[in-house]
Amino acid sequence: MKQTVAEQIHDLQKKLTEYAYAYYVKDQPVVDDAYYDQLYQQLVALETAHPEYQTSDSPTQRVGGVVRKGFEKVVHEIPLYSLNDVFSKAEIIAFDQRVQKTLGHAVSYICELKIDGLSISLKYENGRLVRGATRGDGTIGENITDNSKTVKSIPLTLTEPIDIEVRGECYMPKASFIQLNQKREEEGLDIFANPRNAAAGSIRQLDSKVTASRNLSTFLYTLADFGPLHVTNQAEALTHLDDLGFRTNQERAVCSTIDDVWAYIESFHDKRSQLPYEIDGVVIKVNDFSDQNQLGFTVKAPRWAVAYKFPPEEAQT
Ligand SMILES: NC(=O)c1cc2c(N)ncc(C(N)=O)c2s1
Repeated sequence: MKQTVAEQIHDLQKKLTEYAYAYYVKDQPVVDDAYYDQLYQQLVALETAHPEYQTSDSPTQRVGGVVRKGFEKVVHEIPLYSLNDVFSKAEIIAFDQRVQKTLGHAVSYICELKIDGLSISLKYENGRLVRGATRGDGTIGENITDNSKTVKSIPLTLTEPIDIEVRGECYMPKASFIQLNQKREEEGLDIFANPRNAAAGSIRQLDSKVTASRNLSTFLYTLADFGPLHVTNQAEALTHLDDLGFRTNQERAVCSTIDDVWAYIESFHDKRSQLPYEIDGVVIKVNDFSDQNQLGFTVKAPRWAVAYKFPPEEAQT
């Protein structure tokens, strides 16, 4: 039976969304670029001829096209917190002592790489992306929804039709940073000092077509508003983020002792230069959420987490 136009379009949208998810979120391409591009052009032609079937979450909507005069302000109902920085094993041991003293028992920690990008917050209603925002000062950020939709690893639609808000880091891979600066140098433009600045400058572009061209990526790591999800610890929260279709960093590890935390830090101090993205340290969090709630926050930072900062990487000569 020949497919109707609507069925052809829906089928292509579904296939291309799955292929893009495999490529941009899982880093495991399932088709080659030529085949993806061929299907993509077919979908563009069909949606152009039949705009009534073009959906806002179609893969063709990732190209940007909105040019703004400025960014609206966004109030973060759940503020984005900062982290207390530590620089030595002694400070990490002191952190663990404080945690155990407050709780009266030992805890497991989860270690996550501290991505050198910029924090973003993504809000979903009924499983659809409704708002992307920069961290700003943690309470007031900028609305970057148009630009967020061009970041291929940010899902436009979740695997569940739920209301949630998640936070993470938007970053530019090292290879994309090098390519972008080479191009800018050839065009006589100023180059970016580092991938973090390049990511910030790209996600805060007034022309979303430019954002779309910058190959930004994300790692999500915080469930701010859990919505209907029942989660008891950070490791589970990250698994939920994976299941919902988000890109999370797979290098995370649950550590039952501070010695294991330190071993994780030392292992990544050596691996850091091989990673395809820049990190500036390791975030250490008490894993269990009831322990986190008992520990609470100081004025600006959680008592249940610290950021171990690596010394600045030697400039790549
Ligand atoms: N300022 C913050 O709270 C954080 C900043 C970052 C960062 N740059 N990268 C990773 C994490 C994480 N996995 O928790 C956090 S948390």
